[in-house]
Amino acid sequence: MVDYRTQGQIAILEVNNPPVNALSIHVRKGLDDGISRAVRDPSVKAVIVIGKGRTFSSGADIKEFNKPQEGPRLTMVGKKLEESDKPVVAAIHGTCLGGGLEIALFCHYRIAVKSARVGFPEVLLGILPGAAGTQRLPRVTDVAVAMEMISTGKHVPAPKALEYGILDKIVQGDLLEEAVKFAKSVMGKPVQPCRLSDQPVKGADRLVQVFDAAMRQVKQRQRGFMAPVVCLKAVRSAAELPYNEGLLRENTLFTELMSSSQCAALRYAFFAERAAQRWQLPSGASAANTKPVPVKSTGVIGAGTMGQGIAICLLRVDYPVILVEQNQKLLDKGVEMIQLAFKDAVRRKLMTEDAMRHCMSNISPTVDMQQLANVDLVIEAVYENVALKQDIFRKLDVICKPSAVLCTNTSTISIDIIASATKRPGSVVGTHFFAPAHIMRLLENVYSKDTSAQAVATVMDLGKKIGKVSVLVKTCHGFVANRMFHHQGQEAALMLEEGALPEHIDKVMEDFGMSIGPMKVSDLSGVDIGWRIRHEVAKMEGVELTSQTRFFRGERYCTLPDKLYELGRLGRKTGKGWYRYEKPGGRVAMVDDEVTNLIKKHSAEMGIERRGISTQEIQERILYPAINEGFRILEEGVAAKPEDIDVIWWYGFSFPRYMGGPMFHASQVGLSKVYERICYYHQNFPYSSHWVPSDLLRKLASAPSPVPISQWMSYSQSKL
Ligand SMILES: CCCCCC/C=C/CC(=O)SCCNC(=O)CCNC(=O)[C@H](O)C(C)(C)COP(=O)(O)OP(=O)(O)OC[C@H]1O[C@@H](n2cnc3c(N)ncnc32)[C@H](O)[C@@H]1OP(=O)(O)O
Repeated sequence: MVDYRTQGQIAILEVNNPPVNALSIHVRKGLDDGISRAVRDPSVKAVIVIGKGRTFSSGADIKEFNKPQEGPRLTMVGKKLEESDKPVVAAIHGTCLGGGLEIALFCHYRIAVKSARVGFPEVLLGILPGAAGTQRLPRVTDVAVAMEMISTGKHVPAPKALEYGILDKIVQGDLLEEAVKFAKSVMGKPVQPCRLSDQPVKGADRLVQVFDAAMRQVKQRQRGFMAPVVCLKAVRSAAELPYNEGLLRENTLFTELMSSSQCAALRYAFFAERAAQRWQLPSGASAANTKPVPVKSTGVIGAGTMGQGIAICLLRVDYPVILVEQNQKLLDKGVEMIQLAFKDAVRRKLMTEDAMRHCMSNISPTVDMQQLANVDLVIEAVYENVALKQDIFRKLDVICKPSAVLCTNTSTISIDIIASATKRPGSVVGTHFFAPAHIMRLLENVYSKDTSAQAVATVMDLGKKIGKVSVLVKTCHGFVANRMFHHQGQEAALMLEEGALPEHIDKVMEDFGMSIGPMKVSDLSGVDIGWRIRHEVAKMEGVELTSQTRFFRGERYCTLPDKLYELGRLGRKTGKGWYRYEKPGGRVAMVDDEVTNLIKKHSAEMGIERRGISTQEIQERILYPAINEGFRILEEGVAAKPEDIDVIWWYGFSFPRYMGGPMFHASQVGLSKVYERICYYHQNFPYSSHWVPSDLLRKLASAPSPVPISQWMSYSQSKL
C-alpha cells in the first residue's frame, strides 16, 4: 500500500492503492511506518511522498466511513510528517483531495505537475476536512481562499494553487525526478518555517467580513445544507483559536457532521451515482462487455427549445450537428437562439469567442432531412406527438445509414411505439434530456424491448462525452422521471382546488430543500407540455378532455392546469403561468391575483369548500405519490435499482442531494411509516390510483426490521 525505497539520501514513500490511492487503513499505516523509518535512518536526509498510478490521493477511503476507525489516524500520521526534522516534500499529480491534501499540507513542501488539482471536497460528502485541513489551509493561503475552497469543495487547478500559496512549485517533466531535485535543494535547510502549525492564519484581520460574506452566500446557495455552514465555522476557529484548540474544535464539528443524516445521504449519493454508470440489460449485456458505435457526426431534428439545447450540448464538445427543421423560418430562429446562448456563455466567461465561433461553424442547418443520410447518431426533438414522431422515424429508417443510432427525446411516449415505425427497432433508443437541455445534467436513456446493447452503450457513452449524468431505464409511459413527477403535478393541482395556492405549495417544498417548488417547475418546463401529454393520452384512448371532465380513466381529474393553458399562461416563456414573470422568458416569479382568482373560482365551480392544508400534508402529498410510484417502477424493472431513481431526481429535478433522493428519503423516514401514510391517503382519496400502495413497498414495510436500500430489490420477486 505504501512502497518504501531510498534513492541516495532520499526516502521515497510511494502510495500504491489503486484506483485512486484512497487513504485506507493500510495506506495510513504504510505512511506512518515509512516516515518513522526515514526519520530513524541516519543516511536519509529528505523524504518524498508521492502517489503511484493516476493520482496522488483522492483522500480518506469513503468505504471506511461507517466503520469504527482502525489503525493510525490521519492526523497522527500527518503530525509525524510535520515533526520530521528532515524536509518532507509532497509530489503531486492527478488529484490531491481531502485527506490527500491534508497529508500534503503536513509535508514541509508541495510541488505538482501543471495538470494536477487540489481541493477539499469533504463538504460534498456532508463533512469537513477533519484531519487539520480547516486549520492548516488558512495558514498556507488565507482565510478567504480557505473558506471558499472548503465550503464549496471545488477543485483548484495547480497554477491557481501556486498563486494561492498552497503549492511551492509547478514542475515540468518527470514528477519523481523533479521531486528528487527539489528535495536535494532543500536538504539540510531548517524545516521549522515550513511547519504550518507554527504559522499564523493569513488574512485574520478581515475575518469577520470574509466570514459574514461567505455565510450569506452559503445560506443563499444551499438552503438547509449543514456542512458548508459548519465548514465556515471550523475555518473561522482557525483564526480565533491557537492551533491545538482549533484542532479540537475542528474535531467536535467533524464528529457532529459525520453522524448526521445529511452525511449518510451524501455518502450514499457518492456511490449511487457511480453505480448508475454500471448499466446492465436483462440480456446480460452491460457497460463492461459492450462497445459503443463510434460517433463522429450527429443530427438533431427540431430546432425548438429542446432541439436547441441538445444541439448546444453536442456542439460544445465538438460534434458537428446537422440541424433539421420543417421550414426556414423556424430553422433560422433556432440557429439564432443557439447563437444567443453561446454569446451569453461568452459574456459570462464560460467560453471564449473563438470557441463560440468554432461551435457555430459546426452547425449545418437544413430543411432537408436527406442531409442526415451519413450521420452516426440522430436525436429527434420535436414536440410530443405520437403520429409525428412515428412519421419522422419512418423517414429516418429510409434515410439514415444502417449503423446509425436513432434517438428520440420523447419525455413520455414508449420507445416501443416509436421504434415500431422502423424496420430497425434495435437502433432506436430514448435520450430524454431535461429542460433546459444545455444546463440540466440528467440524461435519462431509455431502452425498448428491441433496443440493441450497442445502441444503449452508444447513448450512455454520449452522455459521458457531453458531460451528462446518464441513467438507463426500461421503456414505459413516462419512464422514471415523468412517471413519478406526474403524480406530484396531479396532487398539487388537487391541493389547489381543495384550498392551497401555488406559492404555498412551492414554499413548503422549497423549505423541504427543493431548489424550486413543483409549481415553478411546471412554469419552467411549460404548462403546455403537461397539457399536450394529457390530451395526447386521452386522444389515444378516444376521450376528449373538457372543462367538464371530472374523472379520466376512472380517476379524479383536476381541470385547473387545463384552464391555465387555455388562458395562454404557458409558464415562464409567455411571462405568465402559475406565477407572473417580469417578462416573457423572465425568471422572477411573482404571485398573480389572476391565478389566485382562477383557483378560487374553480373551487367554487367544483362545489369544493376550500380549507387550510398543513405543511405536513403538502409535503406528503407531493412526495409520497412519487415515492409510491418509484416502488412500482422498481417492481416492474423499469429502474434497475433505487439508486438510479435517486440519481434521476438529483439531476433531473434538483432534489436536494443531501437528503439522498426520494427513495433514500423514504428509507430514512422509515418504510413502514411511509406505507402507513400512503394507506391513509388511499382511504381518503380512493379515486387517485397513485395512492394504491405498491406491493414492493408493502412487502418491505412489513419486514421484521428495516431493510437496507441496497437489499430492496431482493424483495421484488418475493411472495410475501
Ligand atoms: C473514518 C474515517 C475518518 C476520516 C478522517 C479524515 C477525513 C478525511 C476526509 C476525506 O478525505 S473525505 C474524501 C474526500 N475525497 C473525495 O471526496 C474524493 C472522491 N472522489 C472523487 O471525487 C473522484 O473519484 C476522483 C478522485 C476525482 C476520481 O474521479 P474519476 O471520475 O476519475 O473516477 P471515479 O469513477 O470517481 O472513481 C474511481 C473509483 O474510485 C472510487 N473512489 C474514488 N474516491 C474514493 C474515496 N475517497 N474512497 C473510496 N473510493 C473512492 C470510486 O468509487 C470508483 O470506484 P468504482 O468501484 O469504480 O465505482
